[in-house]
Amino acid sequence: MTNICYPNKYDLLSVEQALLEIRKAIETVTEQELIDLPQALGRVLFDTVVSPIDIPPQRTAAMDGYAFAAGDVSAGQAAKLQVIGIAWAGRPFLVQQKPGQCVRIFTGAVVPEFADSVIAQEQIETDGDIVSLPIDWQPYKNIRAAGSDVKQHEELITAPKKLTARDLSLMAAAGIEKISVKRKLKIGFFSTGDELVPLGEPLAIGQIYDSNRYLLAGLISDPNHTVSDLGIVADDPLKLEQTFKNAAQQHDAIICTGGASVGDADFVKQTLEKCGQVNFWKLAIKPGKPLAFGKIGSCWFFGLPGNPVAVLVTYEKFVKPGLEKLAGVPSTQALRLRVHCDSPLKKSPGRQEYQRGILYQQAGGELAVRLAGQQDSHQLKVASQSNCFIVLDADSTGMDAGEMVTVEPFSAVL
Ligand SMILES: Nc1nc2c(c(=O)[nH]1)N[C@H]1C(S)=C(S)[C@@H](COP(=O)(O)OP(=O)(O)OC[C@H]3O[C@@H](n4cnc5c(N)ncnc54)[C@H](O)[C@@H]3O)O[C@H]1N2
Ligand code: MOO
Repeated sequence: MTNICYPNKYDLLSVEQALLEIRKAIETVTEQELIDLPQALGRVLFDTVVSPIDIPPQRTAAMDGYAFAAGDVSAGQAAKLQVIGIAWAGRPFLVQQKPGQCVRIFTGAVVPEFADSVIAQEQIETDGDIVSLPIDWQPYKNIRAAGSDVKQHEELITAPKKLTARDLSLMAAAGIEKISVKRKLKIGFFSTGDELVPLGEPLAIGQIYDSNRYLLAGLISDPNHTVSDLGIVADDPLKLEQTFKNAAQQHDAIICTGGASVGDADFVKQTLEKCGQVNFWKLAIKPGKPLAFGKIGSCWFFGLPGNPVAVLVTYEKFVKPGLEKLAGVPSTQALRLRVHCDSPLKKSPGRQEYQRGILYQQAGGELAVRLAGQQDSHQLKVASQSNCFIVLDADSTGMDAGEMVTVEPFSAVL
């Protein structure tokens, strides 16, 4: 056990302290791999990418119309120009022009060297191969300069970054086929509990279906993770020890649920102590108090509480940032909003609470929140209906309806 102190008056580690400890303890993997661009969505860029070319590579038209030299026409006068050819996207027009001539051009086509202006076809009149410009024609319009998006040798994307579809398209525009990314994390997860039954089997009295593994599988799913479902492990110290040791040898991180508390069948913390180290255990958070964080050999360990909603909260608040640090994803911060709450909120002082809420838009456009339902940590239906956490500080003693509260919408990050 490392010597983390619990300075909180409730003898529990605060959410902030626990998060700091996780971020401090976990070091990012150093290995990289070279992958094809289409496989890179959501992966963590290892090396900063520089553009080998100008984007766009040449001057191109921004409108379907006619390309001409502004010097051929006097400002403030209507003019007639002769069309001598067509510039298509992908098929440039390379013939020399004489004064008074122009080229039919389409969006994306290279603008012929002589031209410095493109006029949209809606603005002109044609008669055979003669184009009439209006009196209010404007010079130097509708041309995109070479490199007007990105210059050759300019930094495209700075590492590390979790790559988005926008990033992939940017690199594709630069012709980049392969990129180096952080290697994937190997993550194992399992449920503990004698009462648990996998799907497909009938329930005997006292048994319940193992819902946590389905929650965890969904939460862990990420392009940077290779995930193994290690099933259900009984509340048996020997079986737990065996599972912990085997799983730790094959994974960068293991996550289990249940058996983290103080009951006579709760063996997770003591098994972790036996096989490795416990960095911290009890947290000032509700739901989610008995969370064991530590290490077995080189494998990080998160022992989450058994109650399903406690799994949801502790995954989001602690496991996700921990795995992000391990994978090298720049740390994200949940978006926090201050909104009116329609419901009264009950709370005892002591733990920071993440109540399940429904954030919605009022008729006037303002955001507001209401409780999604009862707040016991076994209530999965309420969690399923919710779309945000209502965050209440450890010292809060609850709120009346109509007061301002802090909410964290699910999946919205800064
Ligand atoms: N005397 C105390 N009792 C409890 C405390 C405490 O501080 N003192 N803490 C409570 C809190 S808070 C929580 S949360 C739970 C967590 O306990 P465990 O991590 O030991 O979890 P279990 O006892 O194994 O299970 C709790 C609950 O969740 C159900 N469960 C477990 N695994 C699954 C699963 N895979 N799928 C669905 N449901 C699952 C289990 O059947 C229990 O009902 O401890 C409190 N007790
Ligand atoms: O973590 Mo527990 O779910 O607070 O009851």
